[in-house]
Amino acid sequence: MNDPSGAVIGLDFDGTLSPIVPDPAAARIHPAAPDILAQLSARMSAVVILTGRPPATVLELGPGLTDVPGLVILGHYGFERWENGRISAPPPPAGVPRAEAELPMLLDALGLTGVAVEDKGRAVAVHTRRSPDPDGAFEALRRPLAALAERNGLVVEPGRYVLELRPPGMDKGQALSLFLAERAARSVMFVGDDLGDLAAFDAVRASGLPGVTVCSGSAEVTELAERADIVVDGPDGVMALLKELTAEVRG
Ligand SMILES: O=P(O)(O)OC[C@H]1O[C@H](O[C@H]2O[C@H](CO)[C@@H](O)[C@H](O)[C@H]2O)[C@H](O)[C@@H](O)[C@@H]1O
Repeated sequence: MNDPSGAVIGLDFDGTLSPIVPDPAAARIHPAAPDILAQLSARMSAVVILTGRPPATVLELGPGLTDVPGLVILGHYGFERWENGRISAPPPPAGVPRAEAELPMLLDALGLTGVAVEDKGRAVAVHTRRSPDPDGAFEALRRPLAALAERNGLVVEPGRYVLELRPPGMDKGQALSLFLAERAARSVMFVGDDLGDLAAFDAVRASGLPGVTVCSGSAEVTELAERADIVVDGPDGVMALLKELTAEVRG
């Protein structure tokens, strides 16, 4: 890499920095990640985590992240920002608690078992990974959740065995574009694993900067691999790639 001090490295959290596990609350950052990110952050323009999780949750699941100098976490697809120990966010949308209140009845009516609801504050996620039929439950939920989201001024963000009801008006692509402009980036790399990361891939292309898109590959999501410049094998592969990058920029 010729000009690391102008480079922005954007990373998704779940499935990229943190291996996928059945229970979202049990996820933990890859043990190698905080140290590698600290090394990159010292040499690059910025390292930014772009995630559907709230930044506060990312810090709980990735305790070493507070030691990464200059790290920025853009959570809730860019609505919330953590930087220098502080979180900034607009007021939470009123539609989320209303939609969440309707969920138990909706799940009952569909006769679904093992479906878990994750209250994320400014969004609510419905997970089917631990249901007896994860794909069937996911498909059965698509339309009723789309209707529930619409009634409450929300949109549905589909992911790996998860359908999230969240406010419209921001996505990882917009968040990344704004961040690149803010930092006057001269190059960009983005690493992701899920459908919500496609918008960030588009933002890399639209930026007109020298850019690389990386897919943290899995059997669960194929669309991203088809659109990526580089495909690596899950979070272990991401760590190996980032380690190579640190060696390269150390010279
Ligand atoms: O943008 P991300 O950082 O990738 O967050 C997307 C969603 O990730 C989480 O769910 C995913 O990871 C869980 C833990 O490994 C897994 O159990 C689940 O099946 C995955 O979809 C998180 O729970 C969601 O809130 C995020 O929106």
